[in-house]
Amino acid sequence: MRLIIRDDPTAVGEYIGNYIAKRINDFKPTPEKPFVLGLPTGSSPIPTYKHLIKLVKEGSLSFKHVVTFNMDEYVGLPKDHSESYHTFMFREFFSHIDIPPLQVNILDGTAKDLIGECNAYEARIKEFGGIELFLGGIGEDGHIAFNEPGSSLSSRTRIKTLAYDTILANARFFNNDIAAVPRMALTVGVATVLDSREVVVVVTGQRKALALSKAIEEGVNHLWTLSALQMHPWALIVVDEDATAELHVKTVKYFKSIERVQEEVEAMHAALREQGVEEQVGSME
Ligand SMILES: N[C@@H]1[C@@H](O)[C@H](O)[C@@H](COP(=O)(O)O)O[C@@H]1O
Repeated sequence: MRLIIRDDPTAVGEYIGNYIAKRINDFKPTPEKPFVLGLPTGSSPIPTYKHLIKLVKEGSLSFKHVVTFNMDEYVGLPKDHSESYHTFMFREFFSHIDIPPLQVNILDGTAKDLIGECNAYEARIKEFGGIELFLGGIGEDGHIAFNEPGSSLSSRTRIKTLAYDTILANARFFNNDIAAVPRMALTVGVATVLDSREVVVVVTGQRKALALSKAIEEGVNHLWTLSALQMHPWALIVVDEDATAELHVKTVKYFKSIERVQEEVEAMHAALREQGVEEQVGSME
């Protein structure tokens, strides 16, 4: 995996926004071959969404041929609830870009058959040939999507009971009323994320520092589900300085030094992809 460190959340958002824009533009998506993008909610990806919106408004990026799959949704919140992830995504992103709403996929936390909803979501991802790039965020306990500590690292889209820490952390969106935070969510699994061809994760703020160090300096562990990214051949974590607070100085120095050659590696990846040599692209990480 690679770790990119930027000064602050705005610079992180610009970096990831430009990165995703380049991926989409290089892919040259068409109606027959759309770019399939996985997306998260939370405050961390907001600067990225802001930057992507700016690129669309400037005309250097389009989502006309992009299909999206969101990571998760609360169980029991109607789509039009102010704190549903559905509302969040349209408010913060989709209603400001040129994506046709039919190309947006978000789990329905009010479905009568929640298990059927999860299975259909996995099937739909497969129908589109899998996810090209999954953008993710993490919780303070290192969860990716809503894959709370103890989640199976081979999990698929399913119903998940939220950890008490997550309920506490998310109470800020429910007027600090812990009782108002849903107890369950539908979430893509760790394996769903790992199946995507590329994973990019945004981690900002000191609150996430312990989770970041556990995920990249220690072993793969179901208690910090982000650590499963160590098994992915093409994973990138983009963080701000605050999020590095618990990392060893040598870890930070190492990743900063390898960033210098990143552009060359990128150019090499692009050339290999054009030749259709996908497998080798992965094993270069
Ligand atoms: N299910 C979401 C996660 O997908 C997200 O990564 C996390 C972080 O939120 P924030 O970026 O606001 O810290 O919030 C929720 O738990």
